[in-house]
Amino acid sequence: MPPIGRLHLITDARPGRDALAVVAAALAAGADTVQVRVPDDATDREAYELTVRILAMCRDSGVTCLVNDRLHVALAAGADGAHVGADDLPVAAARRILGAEAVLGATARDPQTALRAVRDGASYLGVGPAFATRTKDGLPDPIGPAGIAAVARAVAVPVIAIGGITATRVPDLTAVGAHGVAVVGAVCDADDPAEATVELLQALGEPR
Ligand SMILES: Cc1ncc(COP(=O)(O)OP(=O)(O)O)c(N)n1
Ligand SMILES: Cc1ncsc1CCOP(=O)(O)O
Ligand SMILES: [Mg+2]
Repeated sequence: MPPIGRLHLITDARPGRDALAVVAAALAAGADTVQVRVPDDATDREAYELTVRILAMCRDSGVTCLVNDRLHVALAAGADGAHVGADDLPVAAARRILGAEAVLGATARDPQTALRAVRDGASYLGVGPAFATRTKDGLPDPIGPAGIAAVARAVAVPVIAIGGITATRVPDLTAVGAHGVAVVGAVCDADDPAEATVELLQALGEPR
């Protein structure tokens, strides 16, 4: 199975964003996983074409490439795996579709959901929102480092904290057992996405 990195860059699904430029900068700066996340109203063709391009960039950098939600796009493009949450295919079904060797991420906010996801085949967990985020609407209240800690204590797979993550907040998350973090805004909203990536990696104790 491809490695589950510590700094997951999730592409920005908000309108008018240039995903490719940000991915290129983040890869050059050392991001070790990219998750392709497109707007819900993007067509499968759009999702596929973006994934193919980002996957090629990830391959050049030796970086794991995942697809959010759309498993058929992940398979068609030849990505390393996918990420599913509560509104997506169930984890067990996703694992059956992707096969044993693929990376499969699952969203969990509490230990019970986390344990079920691992039992059903998740290779890592995306846990959050750790903090308030401006990137996604309709989320429950942030669970904070304590909520991340509760999940990390319950499972043996890597926990990737998500939601409002900044470099300053990373140490509070790794200290309680997070393997890594997934970010949108910290890199995509930065004036200099490469510099923001470096700062996150340094906060993770992974300087380049
Ligand atoms: C690493 C990681 N963690 C959580 C999520 C959120 O997935 P989900 O709950 O399915 O929400 P959407 O991203 O599909 O809106 C994620 N994508 N990645
Ligand atoms: C997709 C998703 N799921 C929970 S928070 C989030 C968005 C995270 O974005 P940001 O890093 O900008 O808070
Ligand atoms: Mg989803």
